[in-house]
Amino acid sequence: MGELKTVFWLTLKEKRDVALAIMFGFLAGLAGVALLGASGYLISKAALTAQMTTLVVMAASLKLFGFAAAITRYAERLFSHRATFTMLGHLRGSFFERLAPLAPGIFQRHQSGDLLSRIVGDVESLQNFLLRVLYPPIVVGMILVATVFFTSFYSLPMALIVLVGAIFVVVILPAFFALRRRKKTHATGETRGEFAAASAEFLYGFKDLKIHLALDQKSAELQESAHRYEQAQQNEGLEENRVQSVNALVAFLASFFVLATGAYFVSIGELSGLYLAMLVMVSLGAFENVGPLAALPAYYEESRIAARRLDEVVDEEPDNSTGTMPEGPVDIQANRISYRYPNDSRLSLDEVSFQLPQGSKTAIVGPSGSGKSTLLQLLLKVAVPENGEIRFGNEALSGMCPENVWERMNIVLQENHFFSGTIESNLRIANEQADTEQLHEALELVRLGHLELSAPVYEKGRNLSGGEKQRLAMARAFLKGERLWLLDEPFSSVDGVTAQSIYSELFTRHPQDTFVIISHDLSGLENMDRILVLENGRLIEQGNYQELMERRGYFFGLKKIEEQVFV
Ligand SMILES: Nc1ncnc2c1ncn2[C@@H]1O[C@H](COP(=O)(O)OP(=O)(O)OP(=O)(O)O)[C@@H](O)[C@H]1O
Repeated sequence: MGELKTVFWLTLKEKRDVALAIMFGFLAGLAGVALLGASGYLISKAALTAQMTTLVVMAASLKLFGFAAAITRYAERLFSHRATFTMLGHLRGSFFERLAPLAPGIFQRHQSGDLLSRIVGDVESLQNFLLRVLYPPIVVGMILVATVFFTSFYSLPMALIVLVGAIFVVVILPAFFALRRRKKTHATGETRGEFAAASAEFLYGFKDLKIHLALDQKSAELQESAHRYEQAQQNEGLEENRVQSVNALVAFLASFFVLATGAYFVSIGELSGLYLAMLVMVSLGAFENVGPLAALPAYYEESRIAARRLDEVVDEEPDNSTGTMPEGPVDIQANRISYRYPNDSRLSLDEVSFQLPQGSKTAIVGPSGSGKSTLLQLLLKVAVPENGEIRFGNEALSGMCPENVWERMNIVLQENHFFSGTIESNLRIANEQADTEQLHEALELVRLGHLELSAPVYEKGRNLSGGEKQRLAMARAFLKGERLWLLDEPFSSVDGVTAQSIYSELFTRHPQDTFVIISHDLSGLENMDRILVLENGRLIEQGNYQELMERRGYFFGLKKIEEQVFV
């Protein structure tokens, strides 16, 4: 039940609707029992005495009970569903509130398909918590207690039989089947998550799979995962049928023993035969309500697992730091920072230290996998160093609010997202207030002045070339207008001449701004104030171009190789 604590309290926020649903559910069940009991009494009365007035009154009350059962059942559905959907609203709200601060690092821990399945599927399956787990046993329990109470006026042994049957269907059987279900390895929610993750991977990688002729293998894996999901659903259905059959059997046995005991007492003259049919019908009517309990064990387990899966997504403590980044083009210091990715044994950054003065232009270079992007993630506070400290100006990054850090930087990442819309709508993401002139200026800067602001952009920028997308991302960074630039290979798909001319215009326009640029390309570094050279997560050299070439170390070697390759 621990996992369901949050859902339980969110449901109780709607206590008025929950209480009304329970009350009307109870009245609806009671009206149904009364309907059957009255019909049993009417039959006996008609058979044993033929008093017209009693028969008319009984027939009228039958109609009344039928009508009351329909109305109260409607009210029960109305309040229980209203409480459920309001609770789902609260749940989504509180889940997203906890998820949003974790967003940049979330894909480190979860596959996108699985995440989507948790956010949509698991939240949806929690709608069953109130409707099928929480209140049905309360309502059924209340109806059965009322039935026991009513029966006890006529015969205590018969009341005792109903009580034993009630304990079985409300307590013992649901608990037994819930425990049995917990032992099953694959819950539907989990297999649904696996299937969603496999489907998302298949769709994302479809082109690559086709090119590498590996579609059949992946498709077989996907089908296998779909089969597991189907199997889990089927097992769930079978289990529900099983519980339903056992419940019906217990209900039938209880009513049968009520009849047998009643018949015995009538035969020895301790119970009037007039009441026998009524008591049997009352028992049948009461146990008729146990139907919804058949699904309880399955829904209880499903809700428990769904709540646990949602908690797993947001169990990380969000960064609640409140410090702010100093304004302007601050200097950046890193003091022996180390970083290891979760579940990775080796360090991706190992005791890296540097100091970048305010207004400096720095390039970070090094072979692929040397830790350049990781360093940028630490500077962005998307990841937090295992050891060491990063400072912007006099402030430690560890105490700063991440949103404030991103707000104060012009950022271009290796991969940038473009939304279905226009060039203008995609630029405005960076600066909602920018006027048309500023938008044109940004496009001119990145040599995309020929593009119309109203030109369409397809989902993920599919109608733009790789270089155009990178330049649009740079235009966004420019529009942001901050004084600190963090750029991760912003022009890896842009020709060298265009890239250099954009950089040189940027540096001329913003001589006071601090730039940190990750680059694979070793050309054009003569203009940089400082070059940091990384290898295997260690900072092995730093200095300006001249200094590094004179040192004839690692950077010099890389430069020579590059020259030999391109000559
Ligand atoms: N999400 C991750 N989880 C685990 N390890 C990772 C993750 N991202 C990167 N790494 C590892 O960390 C090391 C540094 O990666 P990083 O992306 O920082 O290198 P890089 O220098 O930017 O490479 P490239 O120039 O190819 O982009 C690599 O060995 C890489 O395998």
